[in-house]
Amino acid sequence: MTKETVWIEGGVDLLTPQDMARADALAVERGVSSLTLMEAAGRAVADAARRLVPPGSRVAVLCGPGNNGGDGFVAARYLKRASYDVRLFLHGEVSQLKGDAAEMARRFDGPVRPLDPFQLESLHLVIDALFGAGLTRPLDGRAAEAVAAVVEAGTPVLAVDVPSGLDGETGAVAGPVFRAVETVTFFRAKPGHMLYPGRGYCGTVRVADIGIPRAVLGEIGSATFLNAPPLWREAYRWPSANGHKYTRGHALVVSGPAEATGAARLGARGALRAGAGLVTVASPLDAVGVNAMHLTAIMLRPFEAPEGLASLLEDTRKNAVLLGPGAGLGEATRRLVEAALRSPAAVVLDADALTSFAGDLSRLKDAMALRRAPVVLTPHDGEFERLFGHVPGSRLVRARHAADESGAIVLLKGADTVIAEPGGRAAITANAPPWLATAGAGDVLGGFVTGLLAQGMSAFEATAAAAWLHGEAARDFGPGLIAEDLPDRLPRVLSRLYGEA
Ligand SMILES: NC(=O)C1=CN([C@@H]2O[C@H](COP(=O)(O)OP(=O)(O)OC[C@H]3O[C@@H](n4cnc5c(N)ncnc54)[C@H](O)[C@@H]3O)[C@@H](O)[C@H]2O)[C@@H](O)CC1
Ligand SMILES: [K+]
Repeated sequence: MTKETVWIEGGVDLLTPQDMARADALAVERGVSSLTLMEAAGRAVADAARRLVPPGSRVAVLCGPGNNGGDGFVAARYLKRASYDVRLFLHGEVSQLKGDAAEMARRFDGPVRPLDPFQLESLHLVIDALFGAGLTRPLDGRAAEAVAAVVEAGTPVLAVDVPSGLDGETGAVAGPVFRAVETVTFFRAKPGHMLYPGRGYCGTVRVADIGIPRAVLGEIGSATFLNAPPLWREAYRWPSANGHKYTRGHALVVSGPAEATGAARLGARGALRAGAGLVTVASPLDAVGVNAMHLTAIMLRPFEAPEGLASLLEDTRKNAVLLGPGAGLGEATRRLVEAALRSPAAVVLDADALTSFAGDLSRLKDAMALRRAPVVLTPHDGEFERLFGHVPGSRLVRARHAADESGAIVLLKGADTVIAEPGGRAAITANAPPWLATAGAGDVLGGFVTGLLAQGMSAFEATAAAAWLHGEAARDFGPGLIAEDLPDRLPRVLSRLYGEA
């Protein structure tokens, strides 16, 4: 092997298959030949395969009729040279191959066999180079049979670009699809690698540098990002040596009535751990007693009715409000939301604050209409549907739709939480472990967002950072997590982040 593949880490731009075609074209315009790109892509696949199985292993390379197949021919050539027992199967005819793929087929000096599912037995690895960015319809015929045969044999799969059958733009799976242990993609990952169900089929996603200049990203102007620290690190507000608690904002978390106060306290603790200088729980009169019993570093202020909340918010140092966890459904909550939205504070609406506007989004929009400070809506799927109705498509599509429709930043919760702002910028969160789906975790997330907003972090970045920190705190804790653990794990995550900054 001549050159070693350079793996790209920390690139947060996600490119759709169309964006990738553009990147490819722009690279070619800048003088990089497309054959060189394909050579590097195939070599990266071979390098990844060499990490999975030792020389001498029996490796099947399944090549499709397009450039994904071209990458397969290159990988097969490198692996053959590195003493692997390579068997190449082509879905289609060599004579039908075009352009770079045809050239790479010429450069492969081994037998080309027709794709026959019955030959896919006793293999150590399958390299899936059937279809990548060019997938236009579900797999059928021999390709579908190959998927079934590989699943049946239980052979590990290394996917080239995307597992064949997976839509790289949306993560949708409309028919048979390979389930890979690892996926090697090029230049930048795609939304379909990060969105479910797609993410579940990709295994470990590794991104290879194939020589596309980074500068083409500016020209492509993708608005979809992976939610990771490079996306928001510069907007993060670390405490300064000469700062004090009053320069770190004051978050107000509105408690529900006496029988539902825990959710607000979880949110409040989240806001405090996320670094808000001061946190106050605003409590209905009947809940003051129970809240007082459980709060120490967090302050407590009673309020009565929307007027009471409004007068608490007349103190403009209270610059971020969380409303909804445990709030209860109905007109009383709607009026509290309207009172909060009339204040100059940033407002985070979660849970009952969202569901209270079910079927009446226009009333919520009216209340947001004249405000300048940000509004962040943090629905899970049920709350989303009650507020925005049924929106088809991936979580990315739905969150974008809701952000444009409402004019607010929308954080749509799930295993692949998406944050979208009006105008289309969006981030997909990919670090949440399964045990994060636990009662009260959403209340803490609302608190993290509110705490970061209180510190004056820009709203999209604050919301994205909160979601990432939330996932990271859960990963750091591990299985057995309950919501109470999340705020208290945050310091460990923050010190790592601080160390990197
Ligand atoms: N764009 C780039 O920058 C680079 C792309 N490369 C590779 O090129 C790939 C894209 O190549 P192509 O655009 O040729 O696309 P594919 O190789 O994914 O597919 C090609 C052909 O398959 C047909 N097809 C689509 N779905 C089908 C189905 N379900 N059943 C049967 N036929 C189907 C299409 O009509 C098309 O002719 C990428 O995934 C990547 O692997 C790499 O070589 C490196 C550079
Ligand atoms: K593939």
